Amino acid sequence: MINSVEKADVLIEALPYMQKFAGKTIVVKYGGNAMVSEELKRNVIQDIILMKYVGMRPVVIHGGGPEITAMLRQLGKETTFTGGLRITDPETVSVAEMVLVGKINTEIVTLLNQYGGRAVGLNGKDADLIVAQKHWAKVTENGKTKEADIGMVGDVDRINKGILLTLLDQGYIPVIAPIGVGLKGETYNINADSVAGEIAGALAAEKLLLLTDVEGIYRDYQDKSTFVSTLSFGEAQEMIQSGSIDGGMIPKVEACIQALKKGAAKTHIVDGRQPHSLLLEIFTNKGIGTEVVKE
Ligand SMILES: Nc1ncnc2c1ncn2[C@@H]1O[C@H](COP(=O)(O)OP(=O)(O)O)[C@@H](O)[C@H]1O
Ligand SMILES: CC(=O)N[C@@H](CCC(=O)OP(=O)(O)O)C(=O)O
Repeated sequence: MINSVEKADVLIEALPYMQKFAGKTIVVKYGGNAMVSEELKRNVIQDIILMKYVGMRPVVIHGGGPEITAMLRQLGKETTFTGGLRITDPETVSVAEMVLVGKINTEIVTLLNQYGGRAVGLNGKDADLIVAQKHWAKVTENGKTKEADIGMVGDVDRINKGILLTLLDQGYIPVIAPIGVGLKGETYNINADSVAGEIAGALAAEKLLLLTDVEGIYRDYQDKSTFVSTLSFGEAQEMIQSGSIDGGMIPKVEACIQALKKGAAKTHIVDGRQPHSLLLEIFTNKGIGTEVVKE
């Protein structure tokens, strides 16, 4: 048990970070496995509310890959990923929209509001927030790389940040589902990490925090002693090419790179299985997870 002096020390350790981040935009990507446990979900919600009450401007982007997969399975449909992205036929995009917008977004909004936030749910169609275009996947066969059609998967073309700034200025917490809209009104399924990266860049966020189900990045995913606390663009790109960063970690690292290129100040990949990992990253001297940096 920690005594009262130690408790006060913990608060005092947080003071410089509260001062540093007051008024700053913090983009949190919440998804995957940190979303599956009810207790972890409550922890994440409390952390976001605390950030808000000490004066930060949190923006939440959520995923929900495991829930989309579960719903597709209930409907008797198997699903496949390539390079961390779900191959998305027309039926899959409707299920993704239904689960992300209709279920997960409203759940997160309700929870945040129960804990005292003023959260507003959005998806890319609201005020044309996320304008998208078709994504062409790159696949390598026999040493040759070619483009592959993976259906209604989108790349972010443009973020119309006006609606976010309006909400943030009025004290609301925007909660965004990663569904994009095409120029002809078509629906795109976009990886939530990519959306978070683009939004963090567009808002010139102070931090992008991507929650995941590992401690951070490993040089060799099989060997936990190879944990990397800071990773540069160059190293990240090499590791993607060599295959040592693989699967769902690829869009996360690419999201960090994109956010930094477009104007975000700092990007971190953080373990969402650890209770209150968001607070530990923001408010303590040590920080946790892997930071992706330009140099
Ligand atoms: N070099 C690496 N370091 C850490 N994790 C990696 C690495 N390469 C691939 N991964 C995988 O990426 C996964 C995280 O991506 P994903 O499952 O999409 O996360 P989430 O569901 O939390 O959004 C990890 O569980 C791990 O299996
Ligand atoms: C194109 C693509 O892969 N879209 C994702 C969108 C949800 C997501 O990214 O959820 P997580 O963050 O929980 O993985 C999907 O269909 O699963």
